[in-house]
Amino acid sequence: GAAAMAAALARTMSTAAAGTPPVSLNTINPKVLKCEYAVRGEIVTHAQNLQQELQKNPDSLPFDEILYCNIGNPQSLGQQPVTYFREVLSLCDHPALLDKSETHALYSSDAIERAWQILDKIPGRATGAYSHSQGIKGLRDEIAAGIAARDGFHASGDNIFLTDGASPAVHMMMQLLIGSEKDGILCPIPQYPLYSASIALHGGSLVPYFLDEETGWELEVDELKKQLEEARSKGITVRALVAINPGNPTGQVLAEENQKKIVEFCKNEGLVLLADEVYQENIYVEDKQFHSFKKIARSLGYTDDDLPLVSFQSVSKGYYGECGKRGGYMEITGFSPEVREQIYKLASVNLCSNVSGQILASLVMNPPKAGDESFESFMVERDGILSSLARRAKALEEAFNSLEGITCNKAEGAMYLFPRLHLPQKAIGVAQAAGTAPDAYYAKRLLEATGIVIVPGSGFGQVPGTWHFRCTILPQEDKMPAIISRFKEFHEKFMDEFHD
Ligand SMILES: Cc1ncc(COP(=O)(O)O)c(CN[C@@H]2CONC2=O)c1O
Repeated sequence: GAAAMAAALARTMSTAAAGTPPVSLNTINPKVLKCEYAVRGEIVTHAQNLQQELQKNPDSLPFDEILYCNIGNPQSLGQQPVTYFREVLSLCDHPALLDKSETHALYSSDAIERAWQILDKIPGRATGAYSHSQGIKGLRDEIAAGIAARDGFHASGDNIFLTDGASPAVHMMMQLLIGSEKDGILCPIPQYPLYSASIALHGGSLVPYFLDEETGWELEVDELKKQLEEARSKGITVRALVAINPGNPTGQVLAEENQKKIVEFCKNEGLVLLADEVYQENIYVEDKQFHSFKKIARSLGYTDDDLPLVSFQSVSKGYYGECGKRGGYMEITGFSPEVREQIYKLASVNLCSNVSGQILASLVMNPPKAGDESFESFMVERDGILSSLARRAKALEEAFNSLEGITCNKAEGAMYLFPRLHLPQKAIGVAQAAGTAPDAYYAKRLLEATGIVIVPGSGFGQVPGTWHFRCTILPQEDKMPAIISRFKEFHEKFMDEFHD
């Protein structure tokens, strides 16, 4: 009413009198304005609005549900968590359960045993207390043992920093490495936009290196060299190189030879190698396997003194897909003690990561072994999920390649396909006249016709003049045929509407 109006007016007058403009886009940090994150960008917001419309009047749109294929969020699309992991987590969350006789009827004995082992690594078994800023030492040692078993090379718990997913670990490294826009970070194009967003937020420069779509998204070292020289000629000091393997959004698994060249390039150019390996358990092709960059570096004879290397892992992907639990780590090797101390200081500002995520990261890196009571059932769940992901990747890849105007590289790993759109000139013209990127225009039209949410390639970066989109391979298998037929119908109509 009038009183509220008067009070609001008085408040405005008082701030104006104080000379401080109210907070606005002109007053907030310009680095925040510059930052973008397309995985949950414009198209997704539009999809959420359509979803609300559907809830209000179900017959208002030419489809009855929104299918979110924009984000690698398996459990939001029906994937079930791994039983053993949840058994151990729930026991650690409520240790009193371990004193009840009924528990033995509900939980497997090896999960009970594992919960005791974990709780014994936590001072006072207090899973609700702040932990060490790098994470609980005993869990970090477990993770180091898992890394050593995976790679065949030593790993130390002192080099592990447990984080709330891999994202905050990436931000921490960008915060450490970037002091001004004169500091550059070599990033793959297409890239996962956490990197471009974090570099923007920290005021650095993204130095692109283009993955080669013709060779299945391999990266050529002379491309790295060319981009590095160009950056240096502009006065940029390149501090690090980001490698995402398996790749997001491109889904390739780097060939071992390619990885060796990347490690040698970083060694020779004095770059920190930032190895994003969150999809290390998502490999769908027989002719490729995951090699960590740590293993590649050590097998080339490089020790800590030769190469600063940071390896990122997460509980959000793989066959576990525990995105909401926020678990992960970075393994830091090859930094001087003084710099290590600065990284520790950064971690200490956030006190510690959440303890459930820490426990889950230690479980992911040390799952049940042959002979454990849960081993067989665990392997059935694990292999069931991974083989289903492989089938879905193949089905979508074949569907896209069957369409005129789309070519799609194989999804060797990760959780995405990144098809190339060969759009008619007319469609490109209409999109640009509407002020949107052609692939964003296509994605919007697809959403409005089918309810399917994809992310335009422009949200990941691409060779100028090429257009792509990213689609996850995550919708449950029983939904795949419907998605494919709805997509095909839309695409054929779209190509007819705009054929040159
Ligand atoms: C390559 C890569 N690195 C790091 C992350 C961060 O993961 P967490 O912080 O959960 O550990 C993701 C998440 N993938 C995003 C989220 O879903 N779809 C994507 O492209 C990713 O794809």
